[in-house]
Amino acid sequence: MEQYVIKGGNPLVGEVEIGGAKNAALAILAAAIMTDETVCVENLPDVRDIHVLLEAIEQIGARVEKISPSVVKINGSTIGDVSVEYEFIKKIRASYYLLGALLGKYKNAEVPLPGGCNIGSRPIDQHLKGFRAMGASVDIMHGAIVARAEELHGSHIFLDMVSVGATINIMMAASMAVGNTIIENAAREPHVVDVANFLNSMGANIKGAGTDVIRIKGVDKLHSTNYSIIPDQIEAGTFMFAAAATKGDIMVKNVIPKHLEATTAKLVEIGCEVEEFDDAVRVVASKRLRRTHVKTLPYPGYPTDMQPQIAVALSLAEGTSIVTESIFENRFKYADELSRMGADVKVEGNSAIIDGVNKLTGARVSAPDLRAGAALVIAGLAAEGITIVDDIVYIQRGYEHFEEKLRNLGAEIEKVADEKEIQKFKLRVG
Ligand SMILES: CC(=O)N[C@H]1[C@@H](OP(=O)(O)OP(=O)(O)OC[C@H]2O[C@@H](n3ccc(=O)[nH]c3=O)[C@H](O)[C@@H]2O)O[C@H](CO)[C@@H](O)[C@@H]1O
Ligand SMILES: C=C(OP(=O)(O)O)C(=O)O
Repeated sequence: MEQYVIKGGNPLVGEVEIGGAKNAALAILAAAIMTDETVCVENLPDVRDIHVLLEAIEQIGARVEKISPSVVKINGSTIGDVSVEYEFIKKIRASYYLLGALLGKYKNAEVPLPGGCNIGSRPIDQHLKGFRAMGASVDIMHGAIVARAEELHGSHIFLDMVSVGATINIMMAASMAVGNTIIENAAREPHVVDVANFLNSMGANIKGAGTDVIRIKGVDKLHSTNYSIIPDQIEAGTFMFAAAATKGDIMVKNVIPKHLEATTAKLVEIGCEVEEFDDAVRVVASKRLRRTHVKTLPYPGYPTDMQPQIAVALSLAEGTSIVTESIFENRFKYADELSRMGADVKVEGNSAIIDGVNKLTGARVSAPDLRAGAALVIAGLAAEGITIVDDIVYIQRGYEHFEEKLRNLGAEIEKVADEKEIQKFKLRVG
């Protein structure tokens, strides 16, 4: 099992180039099979979740041609099987997008219940409610969702809660339904807009993405496209908080600053300087961070996927901060790990109460999920001494070349495979 070993204490300084948005890319790759023509997707992040989804797409018979680590061509004309194997699906959450894509195109799909990070119970009732409203029969059989329809027809769907996954899945199926669909209380995340733009570039007719009412006019056929995915606002935000926690100065390049506004606002509140450019943001942290409160919310609120990262910065801030998680019920699993590094974090219900300490000290910790894992790496970079982060397979789900990008900013971090390599690292860094 691979681990990260980190010698903390260096302010991170320099430039980092952000990759494509994982959570947009996963939906877009699934949607790419909805035409029989060849689709070219660019600016893909080189991360494990993408590799797993591409394997699943190949397994159902589509042709996948990797042009480079960030560019792929997909042709869905050879799909012979609408049932996806559990082997691929258990590893990722976004496998559920194959349901909307296959149901939209073939009116027939069989996809095992999804995996992904264990950050809450994560039901998908709203996805299924949407498919049923469009005329599909949906059953759970032997651990898989089986959805079939004679014909999918447009419908007026009210989501009970703001769900990124349900909004995108319904949007995909409705793109090839007969008639008009309206999704009310839709998610407004940038990746919802990106998927709508992608589908529209294939000939779909979707209006209103980015607002809470999305209108979709079904079309008979979708066609080929060439599409470049938006930058990953969560990867960008993670580096922004790495600058804050290590008292660094990082130019985060290839971003859409508008997508980062909630993160930027919090960084300014806690005492960082943030300078915005057309496609970059610079974060400078020169003094002790200040306390704040933060509550996760659907976009444009503060993202739940950035919650552990701000908590690490606040664990080093002056005063008491409260971090409230309102989307997922199990997203504080990093708290005990962070406490092992000297942080003062108490979890009460859906809030973490953080009393800032003067310093963190390196320890052996374990990544409980993707974003919490990245946050523990930031903690290690800010801490005095050596930190070992176990279970980095979670981090590899969503951060491309994480250790290389951090090393370019002056971090002392290495990916190691065993104790011998940890000892070697310790000898080298002294
Ligand atoms: C692959 C992907 O893109 N994952 C992201 C996606 O997850 P995901 O699409 O799973 O998250 P949702 O936006 O759907 O979930 C929001 C809330 O709604 C609840 N809910 C959702 C659907 C449903 O049918 N029933 C239901 O009760 C969830 O349990 C959660 O409490 O959006 C989350 C919220 O921004 C992010 O943290 C994840 O990184
Ligand atoms: C929770 C995440 O991913 P997933 O929904 O795929 O588990 C994430 O990207 O932070």
